Amino acid sequence: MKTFDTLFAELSEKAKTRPEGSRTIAELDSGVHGIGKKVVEEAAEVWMAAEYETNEAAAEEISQLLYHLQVMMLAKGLTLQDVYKHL
Ligand SMILES: N=c1c2ncn([C@@H]3O[C@H](COP(=O)(O)OP(=O)(O)OP(=O)(O)O)[C@@H](O)[C@H]3O)c2ncn1[C@@H]1O[C@H](COP(=O)(O)O)[C@@H](O)[C@H]1O
Repeated sequence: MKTFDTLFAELSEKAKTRPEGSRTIAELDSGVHGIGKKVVEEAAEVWMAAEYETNEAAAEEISQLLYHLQVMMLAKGLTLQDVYKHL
């Protein structure tokens, strides 16, 4: 099963190799402004799913929020260690 760290490694590799058809590359190319909008949108979807939907739906939205946070990290050149040191 994929983890936060293995997904980050996968996305870091994509950012370097820029494969054709990657949604991650399209999102990275939208810049911090575009990625920020996705982060806020997914955060709202997490809230709504947690309030009104099943735990499974909430878990799926949470996974999408984590994904978009990782794309933001890549856009800013942040590493996992940069974030983990604040935990
Ligand atoms: N984990 C994810 C992931 N989570 C969320 N998303 C993106 O986030 C979007 C959010 O889903 P929504 O249901 O909110 O979709 P939406 O609002 O209709 O999205 P838009 O079409 O408007 O962007 C999805 O459409 C995906 O584009 C993800 N995109 C990719 N991954 C993983 O990232 C890796 C690299 O993916 P590629 O870059 O596409 O190769 C792979 O392992 C993927 O599984």
